[in-house]
Amino acid sequence: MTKLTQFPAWQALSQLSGNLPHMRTLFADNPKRFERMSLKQCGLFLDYSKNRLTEEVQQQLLALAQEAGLKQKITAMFSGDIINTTEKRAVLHTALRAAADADIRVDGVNVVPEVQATLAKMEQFVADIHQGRWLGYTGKAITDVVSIGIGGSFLGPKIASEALRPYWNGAVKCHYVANVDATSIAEKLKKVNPETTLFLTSSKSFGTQETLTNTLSAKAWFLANGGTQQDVAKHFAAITSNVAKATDFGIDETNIFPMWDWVGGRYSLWSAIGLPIALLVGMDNFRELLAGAREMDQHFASAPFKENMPVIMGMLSLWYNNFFNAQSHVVLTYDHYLRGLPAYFQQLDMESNGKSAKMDGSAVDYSTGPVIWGGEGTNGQHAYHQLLHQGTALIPADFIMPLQSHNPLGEHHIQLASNCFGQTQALMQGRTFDEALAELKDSKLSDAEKVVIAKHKEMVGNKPSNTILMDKLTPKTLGALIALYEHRTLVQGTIWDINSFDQWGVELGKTLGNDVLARLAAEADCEALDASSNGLINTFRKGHI
Ligand SMILES: O=P(O)(O)OC[C@H]1O[C@](O)(CO)[C@@H](O)[C@@H]1O
Repeated sequence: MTKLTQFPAWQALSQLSGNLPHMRTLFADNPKRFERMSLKQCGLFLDYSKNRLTEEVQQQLLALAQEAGLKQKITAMFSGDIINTTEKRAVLHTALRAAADADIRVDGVNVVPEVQATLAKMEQFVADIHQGRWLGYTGKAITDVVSIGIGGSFLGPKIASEALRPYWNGAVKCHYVANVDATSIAEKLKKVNPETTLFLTSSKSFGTQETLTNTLSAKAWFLANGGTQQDVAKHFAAITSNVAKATDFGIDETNIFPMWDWVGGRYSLWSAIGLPIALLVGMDNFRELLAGAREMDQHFASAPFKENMPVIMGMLSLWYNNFFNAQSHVVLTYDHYLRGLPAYFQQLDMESNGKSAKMDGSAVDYSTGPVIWGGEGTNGQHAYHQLLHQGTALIPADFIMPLQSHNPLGEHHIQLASNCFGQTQALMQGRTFDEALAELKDSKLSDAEKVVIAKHKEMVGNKPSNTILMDKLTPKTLGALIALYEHRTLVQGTIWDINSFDQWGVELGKTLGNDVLARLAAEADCEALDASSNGLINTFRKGHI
């Protein structure tokens, strides 16, 4: 297997990265740059012209994708091949949103019928709740759903629900519990009535400590506030691939929605894990979310790389990560409903590509997944944009903004858009010393002071950004947007020759945490642990510092 850094395209890119014109020059040299480096697909518009990108660089990036076998990996994923090799699993979150008549096989069996049957079960469940047919133990309809889950079993539903707030039909309220910190569930239980509350335990493994502890506490609260053991079936349901553990736990089997091992947690909101979304926005809108993702799947699987949105975005981010030592990538959502999306993309990408072993187990000798972070615009402009503009780190940025607001009000949206576009312009063009000095010409500063201040105001610019627009934030455009980032993650993981679909790195912390828990529970001494862990545990035992 040729090493990534030995590919001809990698070598060419290494050469090119050292002598590129400033983006100001690239724009000046080609008035058609915006038209040439923008793309409209699946209800999304991508402007990638504000990048350190020439025609030759783009050709070499796409050549690198070819040389690294990206086309083969895409085909393998959609075909249900075992590409999650360390867990011997297929990777088929795409099957969750495939057309009802698709034929996608795992171990020779078409999985689409079961996916469709689960969607039908979800539809019935949502209808029963919305139309008041599902009654609690005192005969009242359900008013509140408490969704208990963590990681991919929490963040996807929560962020997508938040993003689709304009589509909530008001039938039920939804509360999310994830952290094992009792405050999380205690604060939610203060808001709900045991007679009209349904608990949804979302856990692919049904073995995650936080989720099990929270579900046990929810059950104890229910039994202590009027419910009885035989009423549990009316107030507890589960989404899991481990039906046996869920039924052992006391969840009625008819209230269990299946998950499959070929769906990774951070890729699972399209499955019954997305029930909270469907309960809030209705099943028709949930199917629209699936439809948007399906369109992006079809685009990703069929479009030539030079017109392929996930490929272009994945390769551009890799360009900065591996050839400009950019250690992080920022996602800036210029829409309040999308304020949680950066955290979702953070989990999606960092739990997928935060790896340092190649597929064959050998160590990588190049950077892999960057830190993904971000937040909502314009708030970030008053927080971390200073560093983006004048810091020493190169941090490529994605700006995401709907053209139409769900809440048109006076000048708000035109100001939001102006800020979004102004920021990408400032990052790209910067401000030269001469420009800064000229701005000071009428100031009362001395000439010497003007020079110093101008140096402080100087900004090199040439800071790359992508801008993603959509007409409006709808279930369909949200589905396409999330699928875009899922596939962007696959693109990068493939080039880096890592497994984007396991997460061995989270196991050790859990194991050591359980060891500490056992020592604390047994009042066992911890002298055998490192002095810090031993000291911290003893301090916890004392209960004061
Ligand atoms: O759905 P489960 O099995 O409770 O796992 C919850 C989360 O924990 C992880 O396994 C590790 O963070 C995630 O991949 C997963 O989404």
